Amino acid sequence: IFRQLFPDEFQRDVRKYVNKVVSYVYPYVEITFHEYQVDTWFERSKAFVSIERYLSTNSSNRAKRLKANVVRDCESVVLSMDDYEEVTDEFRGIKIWWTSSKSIPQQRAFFSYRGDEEKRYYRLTCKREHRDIITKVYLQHVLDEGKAIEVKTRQRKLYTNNKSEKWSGYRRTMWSHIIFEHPSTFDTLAMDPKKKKEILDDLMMFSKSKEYYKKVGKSWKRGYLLYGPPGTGKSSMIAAMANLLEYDIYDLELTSVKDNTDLRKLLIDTSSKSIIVIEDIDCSLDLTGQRKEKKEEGKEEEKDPVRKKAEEEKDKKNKGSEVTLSGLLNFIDGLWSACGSERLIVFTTNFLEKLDPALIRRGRMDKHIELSYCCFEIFKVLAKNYLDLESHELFLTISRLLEETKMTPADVAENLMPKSFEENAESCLNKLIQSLENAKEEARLKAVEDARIKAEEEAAKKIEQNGEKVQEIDAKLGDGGGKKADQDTDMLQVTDAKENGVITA
Ligand SMILES: Nc1ncnc2c1ncn2[C@@H]1O[C@H](COP(=O)(O)OP(=O)(O)OP(=O)(O)O)[C@@H](O)[C@H]1O
Ligand SMILES: [Mg+2]
Repeated sequence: IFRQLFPDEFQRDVRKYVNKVVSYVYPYVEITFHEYQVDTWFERSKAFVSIERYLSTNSSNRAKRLKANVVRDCESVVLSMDDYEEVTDEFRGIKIWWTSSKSIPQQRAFFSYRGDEEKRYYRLTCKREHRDIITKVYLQHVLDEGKAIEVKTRQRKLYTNNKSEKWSGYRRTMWSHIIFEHPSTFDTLAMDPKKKKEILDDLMMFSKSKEYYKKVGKSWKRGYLLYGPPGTGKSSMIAAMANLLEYDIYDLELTSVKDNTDLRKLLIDTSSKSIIVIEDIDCSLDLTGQRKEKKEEGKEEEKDPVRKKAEEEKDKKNKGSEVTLSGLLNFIDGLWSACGSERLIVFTTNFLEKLDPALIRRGRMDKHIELSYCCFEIFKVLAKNYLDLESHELFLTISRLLEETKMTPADVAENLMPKSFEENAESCLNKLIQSLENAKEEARLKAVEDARIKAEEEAAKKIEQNGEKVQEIDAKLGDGGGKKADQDTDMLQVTDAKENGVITA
C-alpha cells in the first residue's frame, strides 16, 4: 500500500531516514561476504570459500537444514549449511550469527537461465560493541581455520577446459573437473634412480621456495618439459608429480581455446598449488607458423598420402582456434602468469625438435626431462614393482637384450604383468625375453627393408634427374636433333639404372 500511495522519491527519502533511525537503535553490525566480488567477478572469493569450509565443519551439528556433498566415491559425506539457514558461533564468549543466503538481481530475472544469476553470500551479525574484536581477530581466525580445513580435507581435482562457447553466464564453467585419483607415484615410476632423485629434489625445493622466489623477483612457478617416445612414462610422471606435491591438475586442451584472450582467462581461473599440463604440445596447434613454409619447400611431404591426411586432420582440428605462439608464450611467462602462485607448467612432446626454441627456453621450460626407452635400470624398477623381484638369473639375458633393442617401459611393463593365475615371475620374465627377441628380429628386418626402399628411392631419383637432363638436351637440339636425343635418353637411363642395380639384365 505504501508503495502504491507514495511516489518513488518520497519512498527513497523515507527509507533513508528510517535506516538512519534504525542504525541509532539497532544494536548489531552486519558484514556480508559475497561469493563473487564485483571487481573480480570471474574468481570465486577466497574469503567466501574459507568461510564455507569453516562453517561446514563448525555448524553442521547446529544447522537444521544442511546440504550434503558425497565425496570420494561415496566414502564420506560432507555437510554444509543450506541456503537461508542460520547458525550461531561463539568466539571468546562472544556470540556471532551466520546466515547463508542468495539474491537474484531484479533486472536480470527476465533473462534467467540455469540459475546463472544466483548470487550467494554469507552474512555475519554481531553486537556493535564487539565490532573491533570481530573484524580484527575473529574474521582472521575464521579465514585461517577455513584454509587449514581446506588443505586437510581437500580432494585433488583433475580439470579440463570447456570449449570457449560454453563460458557464458554468471556461474562460469571454463573448467570441468573430476576427482583426481591416479595411483602413479615416484616409487612406481621406473627411471634411472639418479635422474629420479634429481627431479624429486627439484620438485621439493620448488614447493618450499616461496620466500626465495620472492627474493629473486620471480613469480613462484616452474616449467617442465617432458619429452620422449610414446609409452615412456610422461603422463605417469605428471600424475606422480601431482601426487607428490598434492597439487591439482589442469589439463589444457589448446584446440578448444578460441583465442589468446580466452587462454588468459583460463589461466586466471586456475588455482595455486596446481600443475597446468599441455600434452603433446607439438600436435596441439600450428604454433610455430613454420609448417606452411615447410609445405611449400618440401614437395616430398605433399606426395606422401599418409602425412597429407594427418595434416589435413590437424588443420580441421585447429579450425576455430586462433591461439598463437605469442599467446602461449605470454600464457607461460607474461605478466598475467604472475597471478596465483605455486604452479608448475608441464609440456609433453614426442618430438622435441619440432618445438619452437622460444617456447622451451629456460625461464619458460626450466627443466627438460628426457624419458627414453627401457634400459636395465628402468627394468629393475619395473621388475620390483610388477613381480617383487630384485634379482633373477634371467636378468643377465634381459640386460643384454635391452641393450640390443629398443622397447618402451610401457611394453616391458605389459610383458611383466601376469595375465593368469598360473603365471609366475619366471614365466613373465621368459615372456619378456621372447618379446625382446621378437622385437630385435623385427627391428633387423625393418632395417633391411628400409635400406632396400632407400636404395630404390635413390635409384628412381637418379633416373628422374637424368630424364630431366635429357629433356634439356632435347630442347636445345630442337626438332631436328630429336631422334638422336631419344637414343641418348635410352642410353642414359639404362646406364644409370645399371649403376644402381635396379636393372641387372
Ligand atoms: N617409466 C615408467 N614407469 C612405470 N610405468 C611406466 C613407465 N612408462 C610407461 N609406463 C606404463 O605404461 C603406460 C603408458 O605410459 P604413459 O601414459 O605415461 O606414457 P606417455 O609417455 O605419456 O605416452 P604418450 O607419449 O603416448 O602419451 C602407463 O600406464 C604405465 O603403466
Ligand atoms: Mg601421455
